[in-house]
Amino acid sequence: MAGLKYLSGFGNEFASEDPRCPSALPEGQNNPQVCPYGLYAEQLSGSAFTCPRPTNKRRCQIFQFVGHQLKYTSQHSTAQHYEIKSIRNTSIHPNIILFYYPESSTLNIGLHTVCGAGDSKSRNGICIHLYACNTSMTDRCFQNSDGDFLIVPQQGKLLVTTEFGKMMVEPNEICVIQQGMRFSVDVFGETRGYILEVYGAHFELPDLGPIGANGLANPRDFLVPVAWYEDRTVSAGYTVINKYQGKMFSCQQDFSPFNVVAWHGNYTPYKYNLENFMVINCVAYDHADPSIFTVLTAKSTRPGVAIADFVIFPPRWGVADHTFRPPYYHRNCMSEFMGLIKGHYEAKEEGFQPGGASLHSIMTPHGPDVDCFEKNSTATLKPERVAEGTMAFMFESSFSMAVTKWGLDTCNRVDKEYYKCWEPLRSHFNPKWKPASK
Ligand SMILES: O=C(O)Cc1cc(O)ccc1O
Ligand SMILES: [Fe+2]
Repeated sequence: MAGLKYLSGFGNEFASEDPRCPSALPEGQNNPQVCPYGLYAEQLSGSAFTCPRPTNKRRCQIFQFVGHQLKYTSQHSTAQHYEIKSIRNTSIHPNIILFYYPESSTLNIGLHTVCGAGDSKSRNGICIHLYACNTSMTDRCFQNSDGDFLIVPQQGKLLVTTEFGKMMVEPNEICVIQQGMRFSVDVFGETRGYILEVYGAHFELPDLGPIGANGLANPRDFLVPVAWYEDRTVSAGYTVINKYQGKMFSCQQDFSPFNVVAWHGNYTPYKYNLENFMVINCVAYDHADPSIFTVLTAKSTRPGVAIADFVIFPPRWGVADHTFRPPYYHRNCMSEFMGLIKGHYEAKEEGFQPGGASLHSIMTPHGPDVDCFEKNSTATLKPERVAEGTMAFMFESSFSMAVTKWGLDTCNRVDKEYYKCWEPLRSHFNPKWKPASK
C-alpha cells in the first residue's frame, strides 16, 4: 500500500486526526461532556498512573465510535502454544540449539512459541515466537494483554492495521505493537518472521553514554502511523482475540474495532528500518561487545540488565588491526537467541539459514565455527566490508530460557548436529612459541 503516511520520532507526544474528521480531538481537554462527532473517549494506559515522569510516557487518549466488547470466551485451536505452562513443562537443558525454520506451507496458523521464561502474571519475563502464514486476518484482530510484541519480518511484508492507523512493515524493518493495542495483519504470500515478547517493560532506546547525542538507532527514524478509521458493520461477526496470561480468548462484535478517528499521546505502535542504524564500532583493535549494536532495550529493574535487548549485526566496515575480527568465543550470563533476516552470519557462513534461529543458552560456550576461525586467524587485515547484504540479529535476555515442546519436537526442524560445527576445532598450542623480540 503505497502512500501510507507516518509521524516521526521515538516516544514523542503525537496527535493525529483522520483528515475526514477535522477537529476530532477535543480542544484543551480529554473528557468533554460530549466529544466532537459524538465520539467516545478512552484512555489506553501503558504505564502505571503514578510512574515518575521519565517512564510515565505511556498513555494515549483515543476517540472512537465505541470500544466496548461482549463476553470473552476461551478459544481452543492454537491456544496451547501460548501457555506459559507449556514452557515450564518442557525441555530444560543447556545445549545449543539451532532451529531450522518450518516450511510456511505446512504452517498457516500463525504464531508458535519456541522459548521463554518468567511469566505474564508477575509481569516479568519474555517469550520468543516464530510466525509463518500465508493468509491475511479477515474480520479478526489480536490484542496482547500480556506484553509488547517486537516483530521482525523475515519473509513477506506485513500490512499492520492498528487502532492508531496503518503501517507497512517489510523484511529488514521491525515494528513494535505495545501491550493492549489491537491490530490485524494482511499478508501478500508466504510470510514468516520472529517475535520477541516482553512482559512488564516497554522497549526504549539504549542510553548512549560517551557516544553522545547521535548514533545507533536515531529517534527520528522511528515511524508512527497516522489516525485512520473505518466505519464498517460486520454482521457475520468480527472476532477480537485476546492473549491474556498466556491463553487465548475470543469475543465477537458486529463492528470493526478500527474505528478510532483521532488520538493523542505517546503510547503508540511504531516501526523502524534497520538500514537506518548508525553503526558505531571499533576503529583501532579488538572486538567490541555486541551491545554496541543494540537497537532497542526492555530494561529490567537492575541497572544495565535487560529483560531483553534487540541487537543487530548490520553491514559495516571491519578495520581492527592485529585482531581476530569475528565474534569472540563466549560464555555469557545472558541467553542469546539469534535469527537471520537475510544473507549469512559472519560466525557461521554455512548451515544458519535465513529464517532459522539458534539459542545459545546461559553459560553455554559458542563462537565462530571452524572455517571462520581458520580463515580469520590468517587473513590479511585490510579494511573491508563486513556482513554486506546480510542482516542477523539477536534477542539477548537476562532470563534463562526453556524451550517449548513445539520448538523441540513439533517443529521437527532442530539441527541435532549443530554442536559439530565446533568439533573440528583443533589445538594450535605450541609450547615452543616465543614472544617476538622487541
Ligand atoms: O555470535 C554470537 O553468538 C553473538 C556475539 C557477537 C559478538 O560480536 C560477540 C559475542 C557474541 O556472542
Ligand atoms: Fe555470545
